[in-house]
Amino acid sequence: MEKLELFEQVDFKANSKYEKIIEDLLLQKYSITDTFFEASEIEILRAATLRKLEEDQFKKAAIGNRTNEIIAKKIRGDFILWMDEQKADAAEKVFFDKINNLVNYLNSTCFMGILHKEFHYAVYPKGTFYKRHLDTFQNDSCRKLSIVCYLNEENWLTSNGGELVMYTSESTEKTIYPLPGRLVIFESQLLEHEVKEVKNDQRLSITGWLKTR
Ligand SMILES: O=C(O)CCC(=O)C(=O)O
Ligand SMILES: [Fe+2]
Repeated sequence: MEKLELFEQVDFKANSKYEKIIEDLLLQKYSITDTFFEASEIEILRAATLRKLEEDQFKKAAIGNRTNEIIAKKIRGDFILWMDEQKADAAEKVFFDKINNLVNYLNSTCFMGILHKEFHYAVYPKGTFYKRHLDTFQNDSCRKLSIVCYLNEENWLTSNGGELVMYTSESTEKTIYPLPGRLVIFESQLLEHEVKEVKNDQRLSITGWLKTR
């Protein structure tokens, strides 16, 4: 049998959406994709999230790592629910399929070495926020890339607040509105960011981390 060349890629197809993400990450440490998820996919995930919220499955988000949690409302006021890929329902399967595709692409084209991931739903009720922070402040140096996907309604108003602000350098910041279908991905160890106060309505999202070890 003939040996495979070391870097031979079988069935490799360049994906322009993923290539854009890689280029953005290299240039500016973050990337925004506006239609990563279809409106119909967001609709179903949103409905499922609201159902879980009604069933009281969410708990107050804490700071620190999973075993050493401190609830600090002055720092963050959101409620979260960790996702379990093994028990994913139909909507969550669609979510994880797309994320896994992206991860496989990153690993095979950029040798990112992503081995694990963790995702949770997040709800920010009116009046809540998440002060400026770095995601690795949560004692987790394995976090390589942070991912946020918004599950808000189609007609979400920018006046509702809840913007994600990325501090790209001492003097520049980038404001990102939490629009449905939008996927934001950024370097967990490098980019400080903040969720501004939600002024109206409640802000729904899925947040997660791609990890190296
Ligand atoms: O929801 C967002 O836009 C960002 C959330 C965040 O920074 C976090 O959960 O660490
Ligand atoms: Fe964060």
